[in-house]
Amino acid sequence: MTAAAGHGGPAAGAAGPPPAYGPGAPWPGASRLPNAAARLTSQDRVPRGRGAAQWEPNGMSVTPVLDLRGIDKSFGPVKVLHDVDFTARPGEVTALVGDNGAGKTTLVKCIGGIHPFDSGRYLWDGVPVRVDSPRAAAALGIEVVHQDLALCENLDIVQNMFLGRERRRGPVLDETAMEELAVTTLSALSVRTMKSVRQRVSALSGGQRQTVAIARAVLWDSRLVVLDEPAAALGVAQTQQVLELVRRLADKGLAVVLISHNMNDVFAVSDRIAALYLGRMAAQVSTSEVTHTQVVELITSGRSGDLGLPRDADTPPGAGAEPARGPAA
Ligand SMILES: Nc1ncnc2c1ncn2[C@@H]1O[C@H](COP(=O)(O)OP(=O)(O)OP(=O)(O)O)[C@@H](O)[C@H]1O
Repeated sequence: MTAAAGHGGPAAGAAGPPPAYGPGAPWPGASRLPNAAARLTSQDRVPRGRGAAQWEPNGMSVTPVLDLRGIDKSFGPVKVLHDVDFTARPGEVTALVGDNGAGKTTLVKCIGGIHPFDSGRYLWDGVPVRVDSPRAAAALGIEVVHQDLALCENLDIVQNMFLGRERRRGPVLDETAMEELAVTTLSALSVRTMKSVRQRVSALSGGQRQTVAIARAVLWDSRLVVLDEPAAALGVAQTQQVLELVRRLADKGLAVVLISHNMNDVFAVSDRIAALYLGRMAAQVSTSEVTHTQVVELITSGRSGDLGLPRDADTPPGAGAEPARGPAA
């Protein structure tokens, strides 16, 4: 079965309810999203850019789905995250940037329940929660797409998308239901580059693999998807496709966190930029309000003009993660 052929919903922008699948359709998990903005099709949303996506059509500010406050994390004597605040909102791409060793992956692992943090608050829809395992994160609707993608080469796209969470009808796998849901999900994300969902992953390009990993992440009632350098190993055309897919995720109401070292990608797709510097959140700003140069300065020195950490931040310039000052909380 092809991934997209033969699944045209109503024409984009047509009156009436959004199509069940095809461009403009919510993906299968979207019905769980509580926020009205989350259920809008991309045609309904305020056009992105200059901070527009942080507002719902009724003019109300979108509440962060994820709100981290004062997160500290040490590995033994090495303190990696210092008093980090971080938010992610539905309908927005938040780029998480920072130099090598700044703490991006560590922060993402705290978000995904892989690393317990030492102190700080983890708010989900404004409510304090405990996320102490990947299972707990998944239960909230958090999916992390790591750089290695964790796909099985010898399995096909459907098998990979449902790996470990297979659908069953009685004692047997419900291949038809899984295949249909895989097709629907890819189609709802306007993915048309896959010939068949029964292709083995070993036969896919880097961009197609990334697409499968992202589609797998949104299959499970996801509300927040974290993408760790999704375009790191891709060429120009495939990078463009993946960035468009990243944008579509947000336009369908997901909160998306994008780790990237590539400023062009960051500015092409993000609504906000969170810059980590030596384990501290230097600034979290609207993309429309900063320049490339300012973001590079935030990454390399922790401040730019009025933006960023105060000069007397107690982090030695040029240092990597600094030693913790006391026992982990
Ligand atoms: N499990 C660990 N044990 C000890 N130190 C760690 C561990 N994981 C990360 N670190 C340290 O934490 C610091 C931040 O690492 P992290 O991988 O979070 O940075 P990053 O911003 O993702 O970097 P990069 O862009 O290079 O991937 C580094 O100094 C790293 O050596």
